[in-house]
Amino acid sequence: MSESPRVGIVMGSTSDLDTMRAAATMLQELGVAFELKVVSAHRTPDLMFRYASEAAGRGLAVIIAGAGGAAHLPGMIATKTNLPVIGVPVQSKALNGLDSLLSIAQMPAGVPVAAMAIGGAANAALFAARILALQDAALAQRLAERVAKITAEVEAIEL
Ligand SMILES: Nc1c(C(=O)O)ncn1[C@@H]1O[C@H](COP(=O)(O)O)[C@@H](O)[C@H]1O
Repeated sequence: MSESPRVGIVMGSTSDLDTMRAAATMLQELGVAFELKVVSAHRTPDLMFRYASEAAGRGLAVIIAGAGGAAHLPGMIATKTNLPVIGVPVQSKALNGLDSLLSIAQMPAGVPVAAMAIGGAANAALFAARILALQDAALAQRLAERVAKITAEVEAIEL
């Protein structure tokens, strides 16, 4: 996208991409400019620190962070920026993502992260869009139209 990104989508590993792609697809559908990067609190702590510290200054408004297992990435990003951070627990092999979910949800008081469901990348994008829509009437309209379309589709079901 040529427009400067408003949402940063980051993930701990390229192995998270299958899950996190849903966030990118949703933001694309909604016409929200985003960027997609691999950043890890464990493997690239200096990059993580820099990414989070510089995010607001670069014009990002929301960060979506996906990680699996000991999913410290969303919480650690939230320590270095005051932007809203939305965490996506990526399903892990050993514990099916329960480890990821609890690592993201159980933040200490004072450092908030909005925890989505396991694999909830699309909802993370919708949540980010709702935050942006507070100051973007056209986006609010697109979100409302999306909801109206889904409602009409469900109401039209005849069994
Ligand atoms: N949880 C984290 C962090 C982090 O929290 O900083 N960095 C990588 N990872 C996770 O390790 C899992 C396995 O990664 P590999 O597939 O690369 O071994 C991934 O789900 C990733 O999010």
